[in-house]
Amino acid sequence: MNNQETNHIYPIFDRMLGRADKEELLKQHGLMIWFTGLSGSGKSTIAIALERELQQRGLLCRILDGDNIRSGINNNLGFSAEDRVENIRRIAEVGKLFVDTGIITLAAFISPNNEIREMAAGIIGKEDFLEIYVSTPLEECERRDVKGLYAKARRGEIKNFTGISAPFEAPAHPALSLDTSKLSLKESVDQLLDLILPKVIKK
Ligand SMILES: Nc1ncnc2c1ncn2[C@@H]1O[C@H](COP(=O)(O)OS(=O)(=O)O)[C@@H](OP(=O)(O)O)[C@H]1O
Ligand SMILES: Nc1ncnc2c1ncn2[C@@H]1O[C@H](COP(=O)(O)OP(=O)(O)O)[C@@H](O)[C@H]1O
Repeated sequence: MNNQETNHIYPIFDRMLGRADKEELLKQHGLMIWFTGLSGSGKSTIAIALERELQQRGLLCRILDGDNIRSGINNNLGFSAEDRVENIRRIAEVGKLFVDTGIITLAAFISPNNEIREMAAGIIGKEDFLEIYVSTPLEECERRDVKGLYAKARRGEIKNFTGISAPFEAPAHPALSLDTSKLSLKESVDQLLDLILPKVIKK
C-alpha cells in the first residue's frame, strides 16, 4: 500500500494535540501552585491536603516535592547556591510540562530567594504561576524539626542549611501567605481553595 492509500484509511493529522485540547478533555485549566518557605514550614503537608480536596472535586493534580524530585531527576544536586538554582530550573521545566497538559501542579520547594522563584515563574509563565508563601516562623519550624535537620545544622553537621547557615528571602508579593503556627491545616486549605477553584474549573 502506498501513502495515499493508507492516508485514505487513516488520515494524517499534522497538528500535535495542544494544551487547549487537554484542558477540554480534563474540563480544567492547568496551573502551577508554587509553595515556598522554610523546611518544616508545612509546604508538603498543605500540598498533600489540597491535592485531596481538588481530586474530590474531580480535578487532576500532580505534586512535585523533594521526595519525588531530589531522590530522582535531581539526585546529583546538593544545596550549594548553584545546585539550588539548577534544582529549581529543572523542577520548573518539568512543572511546565504538567501545566501544559492541563494538570494542576503543586510544587513544594524551599526555593529560597526572589531570583530563583522569578526564574521558575519565567519558565512556567507568569500567568500560570501562583506563588504561595508558607510563612511559618523559623522558631516554629525549628521547634517541629520534623527530620532532625535543624538540630544537626545547629551542631554544624549540615552546612548551608536554609534559615540557619543559608539565607531565606521572603517573597515580596505572594498570592497568599500562610503561617501554619497560626492557621490550622483546614484553614490553609480553605484559603487556597477560595483562590484556586475559580482559576482551574473550566466553564
Ligand atoms: N542544607 C540544606 N538546606 C535546606 N534543606 C536541606 C538541606 N539539606 C537537606 N535538606 C532537606 O532538603 C529539603 C529542601 O530541598 P529543596 O529542594 O526544597 O531546597 S531548595 O529549593 O533547592 O533550596 C528540605 O526538606 P523539606 O523539609 O521538605 O523542605 C530538607 O529536609
Ligand atoms: N497547621 C499546620 N499546617 C501544616 N503543617 C502543620 C501544621 N501544624 C503542624 N504541622 C506539622 O508541621 C510539619 C510540616 O512538615 P512538612 O509539611 O514536611 O514541611 P515542608 O514541606 O515545608 O518541609 C508536619 O509534621 C505537620 O504535621
